[in-house]
Amino acid sequence: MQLFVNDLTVMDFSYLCPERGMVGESWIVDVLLDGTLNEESMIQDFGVVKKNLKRLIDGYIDHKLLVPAESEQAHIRRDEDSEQVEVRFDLTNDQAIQMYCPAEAYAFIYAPTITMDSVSEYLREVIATHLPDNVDNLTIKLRTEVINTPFYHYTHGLKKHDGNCQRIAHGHRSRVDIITNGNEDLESEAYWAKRWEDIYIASREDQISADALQCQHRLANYDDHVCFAYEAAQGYFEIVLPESICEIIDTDSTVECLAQYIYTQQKQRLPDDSCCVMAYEGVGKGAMVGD
Ligand SMILES: Nc1nc2c(c(=O)[nH]1)N=C([C@H](O)[C@H](O)COP(=O)(O)OP(=O)(O)OP(=O)(O)O)CN2
Repeated sequence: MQLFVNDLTVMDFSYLCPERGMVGESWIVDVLLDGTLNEESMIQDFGVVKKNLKRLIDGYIDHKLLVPAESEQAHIRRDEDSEQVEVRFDLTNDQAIQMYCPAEAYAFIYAPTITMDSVSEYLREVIATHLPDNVDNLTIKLRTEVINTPFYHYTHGLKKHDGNCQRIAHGHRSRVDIITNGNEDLESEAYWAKRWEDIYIASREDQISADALQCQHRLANYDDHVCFAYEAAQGYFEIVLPESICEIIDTDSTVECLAQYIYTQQKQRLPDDSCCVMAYEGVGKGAMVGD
């Protein structure tokens, strides 16, 4: 017999890809448990399934950077005297992404690439030991939200957040709704989807020079790269990326700030028109600003 729970949780994370760089994602999780009935005549109480599996899935993936640990592009070094981990990931265009962060900011997936298959297999393996004896098998199905309008993938970190959003590289796959003069503005939505296709959104106040980096191994050169760092409650976070995949803004990157940023830029693009922006942060939530 099988028990299913759809929409168990949404995993908001980013992953490293040789071609796309850093990709923000929001994957919806459905689960299927194979088992026999327990003394309550259940495979497992839905309340327990939802609470436990969501906690485990969130703990292993949510708000982390997923590194394909078997990729030739990934170079991983752990500090011997601290919990910091350094990751350099070589991109196909001879540029690189470099991070120096607390270990808990990463999930190392032992696969050559990050795909729904490699992530669901990873989750199945790590969660298997937490299942009750009457459950024989767990299937984790991952899917993206169906969005019929333009959307983007972004990565960011919220250093002031007291939860896991402080991690410098977690992300979202997000739709953006733009209403111009009372009508859906597909052209503007497509403009933002293109501009933020696979973007890292950084705050200007976090920018540092390459000389100030704390990671031990240096790139051959930092031309065309930008560096950001901050200290947050979970520790010290540092990231280096090609400038071409960054948008540097003057504020934090909460979804409220991003809605305001898009709105302000839209007023410059279309000064004579009324405008309303609904910026999403992953699935089903976001911020709205308009006139
Ligand atoms: N008002 C706001 N609240 C939060 C923002 C924000 O921009 N404005 N941002 C975040 C984080 O960036 C985070 O990535 C959001 O993740 P979310 O999945 O919603 O947070 P949780 O994991 O706590 O929620 P789940 O229901 O477990 O998915 C946080 N808040």
